[in-house]
Amino acid sequence: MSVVEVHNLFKKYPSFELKDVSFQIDKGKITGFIGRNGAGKTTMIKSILNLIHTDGGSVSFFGIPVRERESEIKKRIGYSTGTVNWYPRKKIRDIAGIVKRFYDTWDDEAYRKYLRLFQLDETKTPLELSEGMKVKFNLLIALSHKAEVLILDEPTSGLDPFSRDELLNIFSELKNSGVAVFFSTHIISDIEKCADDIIYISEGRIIGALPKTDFMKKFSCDGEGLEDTILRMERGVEHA
Ligand SMILES: Nc1ncnc2c1ncn2[C@@H]1O[C@H](COP(=O)(O)OP(=O)(O)OP(=O)(O)O)[C@@H](O)[C@H]1O
Repeated sequence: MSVVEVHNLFKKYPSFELKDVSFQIDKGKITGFIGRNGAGKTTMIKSILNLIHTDGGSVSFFGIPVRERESEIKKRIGYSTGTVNWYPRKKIRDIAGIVKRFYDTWDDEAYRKYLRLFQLDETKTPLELSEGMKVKFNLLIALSHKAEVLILDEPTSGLDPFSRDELLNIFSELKNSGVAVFFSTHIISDIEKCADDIIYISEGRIIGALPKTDFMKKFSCDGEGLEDTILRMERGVEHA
C-alpha cells in the first residue's frame, strides 16, 4: 500500500532542473534513494516535504495533498534534512521537552530506548555534539513520535560503521512494524543490505524506481552487484 505518492514533480533552479519526478513509497518497505553529488536528492526531498517552493506536480502523504494539510501530515511523519540547527544552546533533554508538546503521539519509552541505543547524553547541547551525534539526535526526535513514514536525507553519513549497522537494523525493525522508511545515501552497500525498493536519480531525472530485484533485473549486467551497476550507468550518462 502506498503512503506517499509523487506525480510529475518539477523544480527549477537557475542551473538545475528536477524533472517529471514520479514514484511512490510503500508502507512496511525500506526505500533507498541513490544518485551522485548534485543529482538532485536533497532538492527532491525538500520538494516532497514542501520545504521549498516547487514549479509543478503533486505530492500526497496518506492520500492527502501535502500543500493542503501540511501540519497534519508532518505530525504523522519523521524527517531530517541535514544536521540540527535549531536550539543550538539548549540541552537535548530540554529540546525534547519542547518538541514533544507538538506531537500527540510522542512516546517517552521510544525516546528513552533510542537515547540509550544511540548513546546520546541528554545533558549536551547540539553545539556540543559531533556530526555523527547530530545525525543521531535528529533521528531520535523523528523516532520518538511514532512516525508512520520516515524521510531521511543521508542519515548514515557521519556515522561510524557500527552506528550505521545499528541504524540499518533499526530501519528493518521499523519496517517490520509497518513504517515506511525512505533514505538517501551514497553508500550503496547500505542499500544492498536493507532496501526493498530503489530509486535512482541522475541529473534531476528518475532513471529507475523499482523493487530491488526488478531494478537489478532491468539494469545489471552479467551478475554485477548494485554498486558496479550504478557506476556503469553513471559512466554511460557522462558519456551520453
Ligand atoms: N537553493 C539553491 N539555489 C540554486 N541552486 C540550487 C539550490 N539548491 C541546490 N541547487 C542546485 O541543485 C542541484 C542539485 O542539488 P542537490 O543538493 O539537490 O543535490 P544532491 O543530489 O542532494 O547532492 P549531494 O549528494 O552532494 O548532497 C545542484 O546543481 C545544486 O547546485
